[in-house]
Amino acid sequence: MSYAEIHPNWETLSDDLLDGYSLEITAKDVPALREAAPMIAPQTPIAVTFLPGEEMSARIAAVKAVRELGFEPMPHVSARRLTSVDVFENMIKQVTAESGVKRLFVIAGDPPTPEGPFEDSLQVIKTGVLEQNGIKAIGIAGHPEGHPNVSKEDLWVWMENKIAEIRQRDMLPIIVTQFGFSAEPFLEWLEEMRARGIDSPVRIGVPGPAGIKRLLGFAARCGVGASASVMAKYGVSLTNLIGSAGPNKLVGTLKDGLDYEKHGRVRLHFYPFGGLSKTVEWINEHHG
Ligand SMILES: NC(=O)C1=CN([C@@H]2O[C@H](COP(=O)(O)OP(=O)(O)OC[C@H]3O[C@@H](n4cnc5c(N)ncnc54)[C@H](O)[C@@H]3O)[C@@H](O)[C@H]2O)C=CC1
Ligand SMILES: Nc1nc(=O)c2c([nH]1)NC[C@@H]1CN(c3ccc(C(=O)N[C@@H](CCC(=O)O)C(=O)O)cc3)CN21
Repeated sequence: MSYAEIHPNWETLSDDLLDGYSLEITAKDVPALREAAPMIAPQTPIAVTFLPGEEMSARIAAVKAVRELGFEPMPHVSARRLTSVDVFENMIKQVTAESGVKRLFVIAGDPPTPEGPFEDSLQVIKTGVLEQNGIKAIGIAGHPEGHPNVSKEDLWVWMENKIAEIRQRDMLPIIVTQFGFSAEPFLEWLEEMRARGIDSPVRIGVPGPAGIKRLLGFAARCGVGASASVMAKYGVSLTNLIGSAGPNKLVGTLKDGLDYEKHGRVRLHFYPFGGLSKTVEWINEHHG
């Protein structure tokens, strides 16, 4: 199995950073996805979040809808939110059998105390359940701005250990980062990653166009830097929170700063924050 087989765009170096983008939806976004589907390229990878307050059946139905609409589903699994091994196994069995899921994104998740047997992503990967059910690629989190509970050095070690475990199980690792508003931390982090010899493909997390208050709310909730100077560069003044903002400047700066030799294989992952149609319209407007 090669990256080319799971996504044709990884192996070809493209001038267009928007080529081969991926999206993220929540279980509640299925009606929005149906509406936006004609505007989205077939086979686009679409992640389905694993948030509190969602029923497992709703997540699984969303995964099915992604497949039926002609896209590549990438369900999230939040290790710390899994209440039992059975819940996890049943989910994986169902999404692979019903929706031909080949990729999964495994994340620790925000609960300070695990709600079940899994404390971190590595434990989920180590169960063997993923490859046994035909999963071919595993997404893991990238933290370009660090993590409130884990040191920078530990984050690299965790990343290296997860990648080694995924490869040992004959699956392909893909790194999907937390969203950010500032290009520089992404570029520096990518450079450090490649200097450490981590060559896995990376998806940089980019916010879709959304209301400014909403963006700041998500930033606060997810521990993402949104200082006045960062937001000014993004195109937002904190003295006027009315209106919305898109990632025009961020994507422009990333495009100018990215260098294949230095940063390796990079694509974008869009977080629409409830505004799927707006995000896809923005992508189509800016896609060369
Ligand atoms: N849902 C999403 O899209 C995203 C979520 N995140 C956050 O990133 C965090 C780290 O996830 P991974 O990189 O998958 O970690 P991981 O599963 O590789 O774990 C790395 C280390 O961090 C510790 N850890 C992880 N989450 C913790 C928490 N909430 N509280 C205390 N210790 C924690 C683990 O016990 C382990 O020692 C998650 O907690 C998640 O909330 C980050 C990016 C995107
Ligand atoms: N640390 C961390 N935790 C997360 O949960 C998280 C991140 N980072 N990074 C980004 C993703 C994206 N996330 C989300 C979460 C909620 C919606 C959302 O659309 N929520 C709806 C419904 C809320 C509800 O009714 O429960 C909303 O209208 O806000 C979207 C993306 C959560 N994510």
